[in-house]
Amino acid sequence: MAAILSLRGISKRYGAVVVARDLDLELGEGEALGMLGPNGAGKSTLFGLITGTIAPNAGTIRFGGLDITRVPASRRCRMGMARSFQVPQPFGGMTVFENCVVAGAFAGGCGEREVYGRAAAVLERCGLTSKANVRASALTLLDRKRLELARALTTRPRLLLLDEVAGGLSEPECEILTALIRDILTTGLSLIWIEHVVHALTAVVERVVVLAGGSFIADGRPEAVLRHPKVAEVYMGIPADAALPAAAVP
Ligand SMILES: Nc1ncnc2c1ncn2[C@@H]1O[C@H](COP(=O)(O)OP(=O)(O)OP(=O)(O)O)[C@@H](O)[C@H]1O
Repeated sequence: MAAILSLRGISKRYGAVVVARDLDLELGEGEALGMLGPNGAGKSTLFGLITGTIAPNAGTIRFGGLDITRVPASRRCRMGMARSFQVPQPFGGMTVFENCVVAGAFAGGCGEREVYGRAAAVLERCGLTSKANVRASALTLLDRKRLELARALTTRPRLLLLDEVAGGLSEPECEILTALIRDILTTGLSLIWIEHVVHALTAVVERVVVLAGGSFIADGRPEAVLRHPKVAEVYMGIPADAALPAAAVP
């Protein structure tokens, strides 16, 4: 699998706080990767580093084979990288359709003629056609999450970065959203998805990495990663080398 994204030796610190410590990561074209990690582990910061809103202290980022370490965020988007934010921030006074048009035209660099059709097609795919003329501020949480996805998709990304899109949703809503993400992946898009709702993540991705203390402590198939002793230590405070008491072993 050819790599669409490659991080080499990426480091980032804020004063004494190290959020990325010499990170290496390779994402294959069309691969769906989940990212777990405790609060404050540096997951959102890593998205900022990948998309160019945050500059690394060291390291190299390659996208589609090109070194983009010093390429500004706006150009990275036009090169085919889009992200959603943990807290959806649509233009509340604009309609759903207008929000997508703005994303496609200004962030995605799409011409006026093409952008309307593209926005309409994305809204259809995201189940928002009937809400196209509704103001974004009037949407339910699920529809705001769908719009967050739709805005990213209207820029026509090759790599989509999702930051905790499932947070705050009920179980049936979560299922609707994961079905949508699975559908989007059939287009061949590559995905990195940060998520605390683990069952939503594992329903979609085939690989998971865990970020803690500025380093990746596990990387592999979801079921193996979730059983990894270091992951149990980070999430449940069980030391990786602890022997389970006999009574705890079924
Ligand atoms: N601009 C900044 N200045 C100083 N510290 C920052 C800055 N941005 C982030 N941090 C710190 O970096 C660490 C990582 O933050 P980040 O938001 O990337 O974590 P996260 O893994 O996404 O957390 P969560 O799961 O809670 O969203 C935190 O300790 C945070 O306080």
